[in-house]
Amino acid sequence: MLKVNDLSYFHENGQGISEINFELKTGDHLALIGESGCGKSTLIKAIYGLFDLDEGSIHWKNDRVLGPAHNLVPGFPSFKHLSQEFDLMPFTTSEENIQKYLSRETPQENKKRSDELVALFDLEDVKDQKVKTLSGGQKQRVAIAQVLAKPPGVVLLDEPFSHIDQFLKHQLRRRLFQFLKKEKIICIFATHDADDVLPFSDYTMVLKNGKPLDFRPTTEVYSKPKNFYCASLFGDVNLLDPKEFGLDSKTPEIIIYPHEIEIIQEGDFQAEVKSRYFKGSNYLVEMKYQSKSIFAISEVNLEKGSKVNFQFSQKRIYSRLN
Ligand SMILES: Nc1ncnc2c1ncn2[C@@H]1O[C@H](COP(=O)(O)OP(=O)(O)OP(=O)(O)O)[C@@H](O)[C@H]1O
Repeated sequence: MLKVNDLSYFHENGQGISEINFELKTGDHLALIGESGCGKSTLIKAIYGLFDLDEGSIHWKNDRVLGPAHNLVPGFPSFKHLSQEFDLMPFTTSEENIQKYLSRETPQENKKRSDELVALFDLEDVKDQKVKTLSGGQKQRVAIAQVLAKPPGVVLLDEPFSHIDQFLKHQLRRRLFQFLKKEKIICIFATHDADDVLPFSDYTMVLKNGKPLDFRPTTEVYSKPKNFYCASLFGDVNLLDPKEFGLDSKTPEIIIYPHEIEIIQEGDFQAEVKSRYFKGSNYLVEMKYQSKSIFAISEVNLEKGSKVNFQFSQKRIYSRLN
């Protein structure tokens, strides 16, 4: 069990994180999301034990995670940290880097483990290549393999796919999170991509100005967002006055995702198509309703300037009306 109690840490310039509380069980995945500079990397580094906390504590099983004032080697030994800089040894091969944290007493076992990770992260072609000659995406994959080679209790991944192209990313991400579940490793990862968060995290923490705005199961953070900022981290979103649309809601404003608005032949409200954005399987449509912009999803490419009708999918937004 990982327990973070009332953690605060401030850099010398006064920027930092505070009021951080959460617990994770073996194998849980937590996504940290929030605008740039909200404190995701600072929190990841603090949990890893790179800072002497101003307040609060971090406990892993029966141990307390302490900062550099208490340790010669930075970082808590049962944890691994993938930083945005990767921290690889440039003049040794990918394979040697992956084996860095493995015990040297069992070379066959080490080889078996690194072969498994080389295959998992598609590194066969570059395993004998020196790290300094690899591309950014290849280095990032070696760095992920390295932090997982000797299974940590907790792995802290700071934007783990930031250098990896779309072509590989989807498959790699599925493989990584399946592997972490199989090995029952707690994973805390910082990301800007909703596609990392929704399918792969059990819990989500939303940070703003160094403070948590939300920490709940990811399904709840998404389906009952605390506010517009939290919902916006998942993509385009509408903030509407429910009374204006005849919705019986206790809140003065309601958050509605574009896919919760149905564009139909005969509908309650009429709007004009302002813009549409091709998304592959559908279009994001920006409609003008009275003086407001409203975003909806359309299966077909609606003509700019055309009049459309829309209504709300009451079933989908029901949980937010109360
Ligand atoms: N070593 C440092 N010294 C002083 N200020 C710092 C340091 N590291 C981060 N900060 C500041 O702390 C705040 C949080 O930074 P942090 O890197 O944790 O944000 P982040 O959410 O990870 O951002 P991004 O998504 O851009 O990576 C920012 O205002 C940043 O400028």
